[in-house]
Amino acid sequence: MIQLDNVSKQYKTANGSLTAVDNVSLTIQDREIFGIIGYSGAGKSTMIRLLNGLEKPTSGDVLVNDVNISKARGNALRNARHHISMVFQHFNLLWSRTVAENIAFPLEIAGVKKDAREKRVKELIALVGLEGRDDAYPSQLSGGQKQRVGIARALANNPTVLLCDEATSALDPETTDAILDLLVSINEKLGLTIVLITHEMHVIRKICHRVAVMEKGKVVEQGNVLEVFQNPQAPITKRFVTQATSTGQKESVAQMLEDYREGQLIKLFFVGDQTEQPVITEIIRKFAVDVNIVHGNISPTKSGPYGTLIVQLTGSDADVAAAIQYLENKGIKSEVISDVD
Ligand SMILES: Nc1ncnc2c1ncn2[C@@H]1O[C@H](COP(=O)(O)OP(=O)(O)OP(=O)(O)O)[C@@H](O)[C@H]1O
Repeated sequence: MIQLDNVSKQYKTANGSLTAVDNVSLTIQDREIFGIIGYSGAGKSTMIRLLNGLEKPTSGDVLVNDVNISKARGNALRNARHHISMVFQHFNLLWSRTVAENIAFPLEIAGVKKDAREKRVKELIALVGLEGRDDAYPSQLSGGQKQRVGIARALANNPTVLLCDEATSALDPETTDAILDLLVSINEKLGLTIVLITHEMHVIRKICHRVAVMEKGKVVEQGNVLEVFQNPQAPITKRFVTQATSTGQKESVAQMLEDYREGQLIKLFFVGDQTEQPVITEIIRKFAVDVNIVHGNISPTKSGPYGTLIVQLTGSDADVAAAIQYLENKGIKSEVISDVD
């Protein structure tokens, strides 16, 4: 388990003191994939450096597997850090070494004998899907393959915690998805805890169980990914959720508001099993309303699907209100849209 208790980190700068992490408390369970999301400067990298002991907090405690990383020194810190490994945005590979030699590097440093090392490297190459590329140099690999080497190297010494620092930010969308799938399969096969930092909600939606949203050093919201998508609280979280779900939505809504001025434009939020219910048919049958579908999408998350549907409801005020109430009674949240934002 990873636990942060009232952790703050201040840096001294030419203009005085800067608070990069501001009184953060978090608990990350074993075997969890936990995402930390925030825009540039939110404090995510500082958080990662606090988690691997590269930085000491100004106040508060960072516990990883029951070891207080913020207080440990010397051998105790080295032992604790042995269980924590990192994957980097720009891979950080050794360019003069082959794939196999890059992966072997942390094993050499740990003093693993040659035979055992070669056996372990073979296993890792198979685990990350790089069979046959053992002798290739990083310059001969695609971005996705380089990150597979980075992941294999990070797993070499059997860590219990894998920290991923924007591990897919340098990759195209398809390669990003393949690397995210690899992280999920590693989490499931090896049972390790993954903490990833990102500025992309897509990454959180696709693989994380829980998420913490950071802004100006503070965690402004945290929770189960599906719940956060369904019911974001902080304005910044709403922006991230919109970013991950709204492709084409703004244009459709703007057009609809312009073209059809009758009735009401309603955004409906579905979650889990509700995404499979025929509620739209039901409200047309039960109430004297017409339903015009403007925009819809369903986004899979690690804990179930989440969907939004924008519809234009026309009919008498009473029927429209009754139809909305009927949906609310079914547990489907709704929001009246009056402008594009
Ligand atoms: N060593 C340092 N000395 C002084 N200020 C720092 C240091 N490291 C980070 N900061 C400042 O702390 C704040 C948080 O930075 P941090 O790198 O943790 O954010 P981030 O969310 O990772 O952003 P980015 O994705 O741009 O790296 C920023 O204002 C940054 O300038």
